[in-house]
Amino acid sequence: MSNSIRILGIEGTAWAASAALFDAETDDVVIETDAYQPESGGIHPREASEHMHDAIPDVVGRILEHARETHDGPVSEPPVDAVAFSRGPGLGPCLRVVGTAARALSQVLEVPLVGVNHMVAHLEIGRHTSGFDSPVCLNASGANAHLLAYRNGRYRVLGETMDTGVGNSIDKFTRHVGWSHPGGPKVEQAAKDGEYVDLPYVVKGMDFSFSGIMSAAKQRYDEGVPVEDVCYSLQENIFSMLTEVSERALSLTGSDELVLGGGVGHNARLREMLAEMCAQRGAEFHAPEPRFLGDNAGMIAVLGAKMYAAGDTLALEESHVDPNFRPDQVPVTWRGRSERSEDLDNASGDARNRERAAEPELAAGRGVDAADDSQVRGAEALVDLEPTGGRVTKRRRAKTYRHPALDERLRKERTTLEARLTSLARREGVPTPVLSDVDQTEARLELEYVGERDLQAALSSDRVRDVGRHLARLHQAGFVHGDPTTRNVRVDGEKAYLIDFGLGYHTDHVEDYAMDLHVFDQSLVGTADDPEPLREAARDGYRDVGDERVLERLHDVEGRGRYQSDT
Ligand SMILES: C[C@@H](O)[C@H](NC(=O)OP(=O)(O)OC[C@H]1O[C@@H](n2cnc3c(N)ncnc32)[C@H](O)[C@@H]1O)C(=O)O
Ligand SMILES: Nc1ncnc2c1ncn2[C@@H]1O[C@H](COP(=O)(O)OP(=O)(O)OP(=O)(O)O)[C@@H](O)[C@H]1O
Ligand SMILES: [Fe+2]
Repeated sequence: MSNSIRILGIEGTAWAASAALFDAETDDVVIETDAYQPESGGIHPREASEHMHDAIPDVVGRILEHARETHDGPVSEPPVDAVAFSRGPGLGPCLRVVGTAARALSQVLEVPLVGVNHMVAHLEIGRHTSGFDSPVCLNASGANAHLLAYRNGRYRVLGETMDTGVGNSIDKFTRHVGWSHPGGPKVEQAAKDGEYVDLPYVVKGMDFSFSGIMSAAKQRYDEGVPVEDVCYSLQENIFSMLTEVSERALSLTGSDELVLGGGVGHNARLREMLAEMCAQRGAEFHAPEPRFLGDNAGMIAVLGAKMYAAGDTLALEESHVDPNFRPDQVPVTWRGRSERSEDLDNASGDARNRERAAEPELAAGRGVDAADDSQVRGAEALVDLEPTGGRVTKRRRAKTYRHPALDERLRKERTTLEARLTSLARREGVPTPVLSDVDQTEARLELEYVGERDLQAALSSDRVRDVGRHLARLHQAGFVHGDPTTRNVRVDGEKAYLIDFGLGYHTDHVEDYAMDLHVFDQSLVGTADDPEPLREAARDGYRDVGDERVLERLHDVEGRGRYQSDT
């Protein structure tokens, strides 16, 4: 990026009417923000857009004045090189105000317009301030919650909320108890005096859901459980869920860098958990300084500068806003060739997670060699492999980032479920390892060693089709695998074994079956260079055995823009 670039950024997707100047030469970011504060309840889209209408001209005016004062060139030249604005996702009425302001300004100044995806900006600001090359990003914001990682020219959504965003979920709880918006900081404060009470915990592969835990939290409060205990436990469970899926994403992609973005990133407990998880697996963690976490125009200006330098500007007639703009829709034009060649690589990731990672054949992605004894660290467990003895010992070790009571509950539950569902699946004709021992209190399983390598290191349409059939068989028998990724399938010639049933459960809901298939689909997208034929093969396999309605629902799940307004 040329060092002399100066960009004026505008943000206004929901509550923050914000403008910023980014100067690439000095790396200075100056931000002016005027926050919308609802008088009661949550964010009202109409009120919020009225706020944008009133406040955007002011904040932009102040930044423009600052840009003029600090401009070196002749007065006849524009004081910035381009105007960048948030195109979405966000509330339609707010986005339209911002879009109109940005277009007008670019015309008056006679500089190009840059259209920024707000979620990608939450990620890129962390990459910018950390200097990390290819991190996994956890976006923990109000209206969203998802995990992103770069692969082949796009930010892929590895996992996301299946219902509301994380901040909005917390804000709904605080509305229920009568606290003013935004609720997140108040929950953090109250949690300091709380004790742990049991609440639901829902992760599905790298996806997660907040609706169950939120209704349970409201119910506990209504039953008279002290509000500080509910707040404390809400934080413990929700943030453990986010930390767990982040660890799974690091494990799956092989990345050893994690960045945090979004307003909930202000929360010290969330940051503490993520830092501890990363430290334990030898990964680096970065949270940008507070002013870059919640919505702000600084992140829009910084990404705007990268896009501008790459020639990624917008013609006026193409500059419409998009309330459902997903991060994976954005062609990533600003990451140079050298960065692209260091794409997240499934093979090297696999290798990094193995404690004998120095061996060159692993770096080449051969997976676990049948002739070798070794230890593998998955996202959850430590697995001792004895291929010669035909045996595997899997231990779910304590995760110190989560509350001991929750940790013990999850490890026990998952060990029991893994034992039960592994056997049930085999009875349904799905190849799985034979179980030889279970120790619930130690959270330890002894299983048969199966396959020659992970599917991730040996992707083929035939094998993936087989996995599609296997999943359909489980669903027909009334349960889901829960985490069917390319690393939880072992292959041997053309035979595919399913392993790691710890996140499985019994269910007769089409939605759950579709989600199971969706998790597999996402892992294909996240790990294969050319995922399309494989995705097709998975569906074909499922169709051979399973219920067409599940595939129809999968289509809905995929098409669902998960941005939900707060009203
Ligand atoms: C699309 C865009 O408009 C949206 N923006 C957004 O949601 O604002 P953001 O600034 O990223 O996050 C606000 C949320 O962040 C929560 N929050 C702020 N401080 C918090 C804290 N200390 N602990 C927990 N939550 C906190 C608030 O309660 C609120 O729900 C988004 O990025 O999803
Ligand atoms: N029965 C088995 N036979 C052969 N290899 C196995 C077996 N069980 C596990 N492995 C190997 O160990 C790795 C980790 O195992 P597993 O997925 O059960 O652990 P985990 O911690 O739950 O992992 P994650 O949550 O990352 O999927 C697998 O990807 C596979 O390579
Ligand atoms: Fe945001």
